[in-house]
Amino acid sequence: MTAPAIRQFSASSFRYLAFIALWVLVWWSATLMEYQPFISLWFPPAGLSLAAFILMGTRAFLPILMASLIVGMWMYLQLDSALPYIEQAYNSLMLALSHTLAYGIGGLYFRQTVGKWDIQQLPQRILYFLVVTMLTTLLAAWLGIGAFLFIDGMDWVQASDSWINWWVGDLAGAVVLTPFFILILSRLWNHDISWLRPTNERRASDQRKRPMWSHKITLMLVLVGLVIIADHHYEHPAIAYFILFISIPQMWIVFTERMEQTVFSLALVSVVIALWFGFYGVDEHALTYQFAMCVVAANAYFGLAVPSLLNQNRRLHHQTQIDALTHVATRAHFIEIAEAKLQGQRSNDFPLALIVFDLDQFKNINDTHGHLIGDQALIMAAQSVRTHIRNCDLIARFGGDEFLILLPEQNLAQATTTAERLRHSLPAIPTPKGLVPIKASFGIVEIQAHESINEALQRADQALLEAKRKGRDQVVSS
Ligand SMILES: Nc1nc2c(ncn2[C@@H]2O[C@H](COP(=O)(O)OP(=O)(O)OP(=O)(O)O)[C@@H](O)[C@H]2O)c(=O)[nH]1
Repeated sequence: MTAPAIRQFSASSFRYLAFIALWVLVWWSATLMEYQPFISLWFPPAGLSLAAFILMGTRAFLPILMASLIVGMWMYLQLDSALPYIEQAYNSLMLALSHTLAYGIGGLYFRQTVGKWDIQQLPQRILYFLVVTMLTTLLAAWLGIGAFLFIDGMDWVQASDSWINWWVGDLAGAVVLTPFFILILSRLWNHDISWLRPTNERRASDQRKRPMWSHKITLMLVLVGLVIIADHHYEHPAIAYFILFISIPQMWIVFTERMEQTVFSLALVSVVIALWFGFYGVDEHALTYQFAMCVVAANAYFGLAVPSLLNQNRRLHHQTQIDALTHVATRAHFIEIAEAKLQGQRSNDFPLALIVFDLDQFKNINDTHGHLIGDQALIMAAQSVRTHIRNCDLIARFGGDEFLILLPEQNLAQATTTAERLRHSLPAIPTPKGLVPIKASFGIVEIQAHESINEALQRADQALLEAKRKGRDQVVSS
């Protein structure tokens, strides 16, 4: 082995050992929150295993198998089991395999498929994550129960009693903690998680002050404390459902803080709920709390997608209204505005004029000087017209080298004067062969009371064709 290869080998061995230690530590920390003997210990590692498979791929298999094997043996040690060591090791291996296989299948499948998706599709990715996590944790529960049946650690009655609890416990852990562990592991080992991040995150929230963030977290924790204390004292089955109200401060965090804070607050609240459970030793409403945490977390993740969806929506809306090349209105936007103006003009009995103009011999400019200069001519012509019309007028690109202008409160004579002024003000475009004047032909109509915008457009187009027929570079009204 060469020196760099040895260095790389020892770096990755260290990484695996550190990961095994982290996994065992997470599992051990769950003993502080244990509210259902042994079963509830596996909910934090469920999130860690899924996160590791998603981030590290197949490389996570061995360390997770090793870590879950270690805790399996540890559980036997705690139980003071009379089973021979070899049997303890075999049974632990079966349990470790069931956990590793289930999270491996789910995590690797998610990793393989989500990487191929368009970065814009955050809501779909969230939905996909939730579905994959539900199925993965169901598989983990079934394989785990299967392993227990196989090693005679459970009978069929116990199995049919406990698979739902196992599933919901793992589901809560995986839904709430997987994004949290993905963040932690990606920081530790420099993994790219841009696919996880909502696009166009609000910059303002980056600069938000920390104190407000701690207020929001405190509010959530106080709410959790109040609900669990009330649940403990009154023991009414409805009280546990009040935990769902934490979704209000959680949504406050989602909409005002960064993604990291959302993920962190969910992890913190789920751990605090589990700690309170451990503290009071109550477990009759554990399922309610776990379901509630899944719902709150799913809500929060979808909430994360809302700002990027709004931005995307705004961008698309802008694209439908503003022509990308010339930055004047699009035809669709023009028609929309013109319809509204027409209504207004009719009720107030003011005139409304419409101009259609088309650049002359524009194809020649493209053919002689290239399309980039052609584009420049379109931009300059549009901008020149824009600076020579009133604020209440509207210019739009109809398509190609044809433009529309709406002139509220102008009759045919006034619009003709405006068009003549615009025709004379068209600029010349600089080219390597010198300045090339931009010329255009204009067709003008005054929209009649009985006319629709489309009918007026057709008349203006006829006037424009007439201007072209008459030799171009002129104004024809109809
Ligand atoms: N550079 C550039 N050219 C465009 C664009 N859209 C359309 N064109 C070109 O614009 C030209 C339009 O030509 P026409 O209006 O049919 O004819 P013309 O050469 O202007 O002649 P007349 O209109 O009869 O004076 C075509 O050659 C199109 O390829 C664009 O966005 N950029």
